[in-house]
Amino acid sequence: MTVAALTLDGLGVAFAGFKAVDGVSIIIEEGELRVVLGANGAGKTTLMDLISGKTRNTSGRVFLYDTDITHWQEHQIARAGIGRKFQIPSVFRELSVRRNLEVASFETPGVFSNLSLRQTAASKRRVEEALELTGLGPQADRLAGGLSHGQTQWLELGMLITQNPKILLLDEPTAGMTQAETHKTTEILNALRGKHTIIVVEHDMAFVREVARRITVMHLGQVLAEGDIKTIEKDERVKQAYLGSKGIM
Ligand SMILES: Nc1ncnc2c1ncn2[C@@H]1O[C@H](COP(=O)(O)OP(=O)(O)OP(=O)(O)O)[C@@H](O)[C@H]1O
Repeated sequence: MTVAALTLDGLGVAFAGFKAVDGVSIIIEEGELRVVLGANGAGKTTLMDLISGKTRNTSGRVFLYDTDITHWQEHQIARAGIGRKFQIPSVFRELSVRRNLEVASFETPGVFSNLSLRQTAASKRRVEEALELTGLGPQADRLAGGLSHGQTQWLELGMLITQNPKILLLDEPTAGMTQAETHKTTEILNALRGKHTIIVVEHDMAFVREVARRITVMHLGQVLAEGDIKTIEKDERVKQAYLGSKGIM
């Protein structure tokens, strides 16, 4: 039996009357990896902002499993298990890779208290798993500030994973990556598939083809189409929506 991990029910926000997200209804199943596609300005980032509580909605509701989290504060939503990775990484450059993961893995909030806390067995295990998953084991004792762009992105992903989130929101995780780094990122996400529920906003079609089973296409703040990659690529409305942008290729 499938379980809905995240339910968006008619979700929307208007900025001075402009509907950036307009009546979006999506059900994401537990363990699913959902890709959200759309041309520039389609409303993808704003949708992530609404789910994570960064932006307050003006209509609709958001459920995490059976819990209505629509009006929760951003930090409450994060603590309830919705983790978000932004395009710009927020790693501690002057700490080692391992220490970054350790700090992220502690359950007590607050960076300064975390730095002085002793690690539990569970958090140690999560750090080791994150090193393994991201392939950063050989870099564990290096300062995070010395990592490449791709490695920094993987470290931040690893930091999120150590918090064992129920839902992972990833905003263009392959932005600025080389082809090899993009491929490695697909491997990481495929390894996470089924263990976490993941929503990825992404433009890179090579990446989308490698990871996506189900895709939601947004246009002008609304859901334009939903389905597997073949269905989406054939959809005339999707082709139209991408005309004038860099296109779906
Ligand atoms: N705080 C805001 N105030 C006013 N308009 C906003 C605000 N945030 C977003 N918008 C507008 O809402 C629309 C959707 O923006 P959004 O950033 O969500 O699109 P996107 O699909 O993520 O685009 P991109 O792929 O370029 O990141 C855009 O027209 C944008 O200008």
